[in-house]
Amino acid sequence: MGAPRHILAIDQGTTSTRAVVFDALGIPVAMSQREFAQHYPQSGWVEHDPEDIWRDVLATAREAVGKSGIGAEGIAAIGIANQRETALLWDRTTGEPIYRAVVWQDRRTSQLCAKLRSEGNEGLVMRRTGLLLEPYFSATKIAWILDHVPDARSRAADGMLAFGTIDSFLLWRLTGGEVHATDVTNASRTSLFDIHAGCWDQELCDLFGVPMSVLPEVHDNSFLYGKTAPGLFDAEIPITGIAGDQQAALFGQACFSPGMAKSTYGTGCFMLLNTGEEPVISRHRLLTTPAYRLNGRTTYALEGSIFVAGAAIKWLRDGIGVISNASDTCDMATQVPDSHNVYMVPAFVGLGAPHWDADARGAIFGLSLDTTQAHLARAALEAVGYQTRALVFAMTADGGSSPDTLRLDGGMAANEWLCQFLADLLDVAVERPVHLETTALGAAFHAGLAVGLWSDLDALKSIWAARDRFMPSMDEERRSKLWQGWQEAVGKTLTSTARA
Ligand SMILES: Nc1ncnc2c1ncn2[C@@H]1O[C@H](COP(=O)(O)OP(=O)(O)O)[C@@H](O)[C@H]1O
Ligand SMILES: O=P(O)(O)OC[C@H](O)CO
Repeated sequence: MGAPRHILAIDQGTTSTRAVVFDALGIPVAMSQREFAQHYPQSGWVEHDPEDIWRDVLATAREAVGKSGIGAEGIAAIGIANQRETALLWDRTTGEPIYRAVVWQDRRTSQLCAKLRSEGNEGLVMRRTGLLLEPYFSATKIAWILDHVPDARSRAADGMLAFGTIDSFLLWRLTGGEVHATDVTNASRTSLFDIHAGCWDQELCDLFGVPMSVLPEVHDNSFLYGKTAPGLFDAEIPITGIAGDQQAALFGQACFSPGMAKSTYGTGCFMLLNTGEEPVISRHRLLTTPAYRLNGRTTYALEGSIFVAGAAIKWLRDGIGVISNASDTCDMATQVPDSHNVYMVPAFVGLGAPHWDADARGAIFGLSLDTTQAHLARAALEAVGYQTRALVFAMTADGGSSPDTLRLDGGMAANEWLCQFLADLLDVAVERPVHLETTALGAAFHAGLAVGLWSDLDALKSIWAARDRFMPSMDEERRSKLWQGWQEAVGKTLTSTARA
């Protein structure tokens, strides 16, 4: 048997876990996926059980390898992409989490963030981390766990606890507790990492009350992190790629040149624009974030983060039973000529970029007695378009020009109606790749680069191909009218804590 030429990618997302086996042409040859439970203990709180996540990662990974028919010895390396910012702490001896994972959408620390902002700390945080001082990021979530689990602070001081984003926790478990590490893209979303110096920052750790003793080592995205512990798979597999899922999607979309952008529509929506090797500081409340670091050299991105995209569709399905399947929304949106002036502002967990209003909550405007389920479904999809348009405006203002093409991916990108609406509303060409598992592919690319399956970015570029291209066909008058209605609706949901 020759050298192994497949990569196993794990994409641990907010609502589901996928494992995909890719061949050397970047073609997915086997896949397994599982949805897992979301816990909402209070309004604005979102938690995951880390044991659910670990169980699903192992099950999907084993299943995908099994389905591929090549066996663990045919896997050259593992790459991990993960929901970012979600924070957990575990005991270094037992490997057991001390509390559920506090999810990126969770807003329980919004008051603490408001207090830290009122004390004038946001400038420091923005300069060092490229982020705003927001409950979205990990630092205040870590502090909350340390403050609310009995003895956690003293155990952390004694070096007994480890913090990790989901990648780090999975790496710990996959290596049998041998490796406590993360990559630069995940580290950069904690609010504790200096994105210019490329290291944890003592001053920020002091500000947020996070002891440095709990933090993992930070490495390039493409790096030999460790090997799977004996017994997990039929062979020991090196883990050589890690990236936060949104950065992984940018990489999987082969957006390697400045000016290239992608937008991923999963639970939330995250648009990233490659800005090259110099970090661009936003003047419009976008985030500055490392896109990838290879051989010690960082490429940066501007990011617009929207907290609710597919989550609104999930709410229509699981929360109020308006639809049976997420994909129903495509036909429903087509059944009606417009949303009948219904606007849904899906601020279920506050609003992200560019408003950053952690206290806003969702609202539906324009309901009348002849509003139908189809109008609600259409309004939920349209809300994704409006929120994306706000990001494009902010990026254009920051970068000087809007991207002429936007590459789409994520679960919602399967929705044809949404793709066309995005092209119409943004007035840009929208492309969908041949394989929509772009996040997993990005993780696979990182892992494959480290083991020499692919030589360089040019080799990866030649793998990417568009399957569909949606061209704008809406007239400007209609576009402006729709946009005006949205702005009025958003204006009514913003609270006094929104950033003007
Ligand atoms: N055809 C579709 N139309 C609209 N929304 C969809 C469709 N398919 C999936 N979704 C939504 O996309 C989300 C799942 O996408 P995924 O990329 O798996 O998310 P995540 O990685 O955040 O778990 C769910 O919120 C689901 O409601
Ligand atoms: O799991 P997703 O695809 O919703 O992505 C979540 C993001 O990483 C949160 O920042």
